Amino acid sequence: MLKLSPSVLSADFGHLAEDIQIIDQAGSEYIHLDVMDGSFVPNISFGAPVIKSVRPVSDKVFDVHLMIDEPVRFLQDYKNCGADIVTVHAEACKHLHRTIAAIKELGMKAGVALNPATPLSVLDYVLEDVDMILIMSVNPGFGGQKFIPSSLRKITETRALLNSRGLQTDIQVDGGVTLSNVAEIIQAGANVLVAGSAVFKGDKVENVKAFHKIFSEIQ
Ligand SMILES: O=C(CO)[C@H](O)[C@H](O)COP(=O)(O)O
Ligand SMILES: [Co+2]
Repeated sequence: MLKLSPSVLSADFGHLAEDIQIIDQAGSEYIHLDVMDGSFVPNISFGAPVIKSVRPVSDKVFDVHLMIDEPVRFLQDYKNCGADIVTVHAEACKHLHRTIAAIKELGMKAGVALNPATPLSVLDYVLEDVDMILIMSVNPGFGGQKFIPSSLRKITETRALLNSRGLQTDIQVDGGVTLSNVAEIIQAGANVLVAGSAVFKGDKVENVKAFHKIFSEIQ
């Protein structure tokens, strides 16, 4: 099933709760929350206290994308603030296997994100343990960037690898996803689509509806 995960990085932070309610009521399946530490990525966004404060306004899946060094140090905080899925970057973890296990021990779903230059092979020995693979289609740190074309081949290869092992793991794509390119991203094998500026710029409800219209034409 195809799922839309609007990234609140492009929301109005002064009205974050209202913006989340709007995309929830428009039918978004997930809410994507981008946590940035100013070290792993050259930007700082928000952390667990902000997520905790907006958790009561939506029952949707809170899909937390941690762009922070050594996220294993903070997993309990993300459990406590109500995260459902926690995605860590392979590049940010000294012990990726241990970090995935710790997320699952806390009762959350575990995602692993790969930067555009990171090969798929880093997932070889953890593939069976991961609930979601996040293919970054921009270099992480900022919203509103352009989709990197080589990401399409990476998505295709990720789906082929999963198929070859009999796995139906979710493939999430994040960065530069728009109404114009989402169909080919799905055709390549992605099923969880993050969109920040393409949802929050303009009419949020119409944008969510437009993504879902494309989804219904494909599935
Ligand atoms: O993880 C991210 C940036 O690091 C964001 O989720 C992503 O950039 C979404 O924004 P947009 O759809 O505007 O590219
Ligand atoms: Co993200």
